[in-house]
Amino acid sequence: MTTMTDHEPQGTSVPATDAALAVHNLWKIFGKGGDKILGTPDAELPRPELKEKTGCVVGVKDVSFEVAQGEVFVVMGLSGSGKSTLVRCLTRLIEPTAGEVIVDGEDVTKANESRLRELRRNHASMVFQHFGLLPHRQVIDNVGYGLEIRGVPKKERRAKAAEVVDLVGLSGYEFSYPDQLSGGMQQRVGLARALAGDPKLLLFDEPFSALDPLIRRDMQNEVIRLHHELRKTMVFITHDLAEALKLGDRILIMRDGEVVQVGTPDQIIGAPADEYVRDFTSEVPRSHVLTLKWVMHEPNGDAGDGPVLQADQIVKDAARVVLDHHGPCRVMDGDKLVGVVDDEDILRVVVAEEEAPA
Ligand SMILES: Nc1ncnc2c1ncn2[C@@H]1O[C@H](COP(=O)(O)OP(=O)(O)OP(=O)(O)O)[C@@H](O)[C@H]1O
Repeated sequence: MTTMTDHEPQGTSVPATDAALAVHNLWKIFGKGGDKILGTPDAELPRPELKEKTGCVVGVKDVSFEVAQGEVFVVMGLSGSGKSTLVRCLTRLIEPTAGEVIVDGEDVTKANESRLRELRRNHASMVFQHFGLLPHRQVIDNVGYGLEIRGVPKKERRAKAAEVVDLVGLSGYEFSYPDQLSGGMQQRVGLARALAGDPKLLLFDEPFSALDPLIRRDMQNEVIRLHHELRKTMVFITHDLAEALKLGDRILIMRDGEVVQVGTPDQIIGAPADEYVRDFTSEVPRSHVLTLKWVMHEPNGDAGDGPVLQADQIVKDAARVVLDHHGPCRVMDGDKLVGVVDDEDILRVVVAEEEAPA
């Protein structure tokens, strides 16, 4: 029996008009004379060879992607893959060697110093792993710091700061100092500080990596909640695949500075671009990520009048209905029949999980 995964499109780009962020052919080559390497065969050398030959390191190599308004876009890769360099190039905390970064229609790489400061304050706020809170300021004034720099009057910035402090669940701690707060709470202050300026784009550079697993989970849920509430466009950097799958509408996987794959979580798990992606996604429970469109089969005249399920339902969530119904269930995309799914389709996914390497 053939499944219907072969025709699955990869979600690599969004219509240009919808893009909150568009990155085109971005390069960062660290080291003296890095810009001279661009466009030469040396740029294609593996990292160790290039380093040996020129002393330069390619941090980001010809990366292009687009992020839609309101999307949570995760950049995922192992240590050294170039994630931090990439996210820092977006606001030129690291100066790119070449390429375009378009935020809300404006090319950040062309901005002068004062415009760049404005873009960082008003358009793209960053949440870092190390919170960078000012130790002698209370929570409320840490959160309002960016507004203060912008010249917002005290009363107004305190009101705005109080609003976002409440939003991130820190009401009651407005007048605490950072060292009186746990790591998770400090990261909430970092989040509130990023939100205070009402930026269009929120950039997260491994914000939860230093937190305990349980607090980390809480913070991930907090990001999901805030996203539902505010619908801000987010770019989230992580080396943790589970975090990427939990948060990302789409995930970009990097290796050695390059893009290996861009796709929705189910595309990454269902159709890994190469052995590298297949390898590190191999332990993910597929039924928790794949949707029915990955496991259904062609109707072949057996659509019947069984229960109706939607193609974008996660297999795990649909499994009970399918297993309880003796016979095929119809899979719809809206009101169009696109396939059928039966016990065997569901069990094949679950058995594959059982057989995955431990
Ligand atoms: N200032 C620098 N000078 C030279 N090489 C650098 C510099 N910063 C980063 N690199 C190199 O660029 C590559 C990408 O590094 P980057 O920190 O972006 O990776 P990463 O995926 O964020 O890793 P990690 O999760 O460990 O932070 C690495 O080989 C790194 O050694």
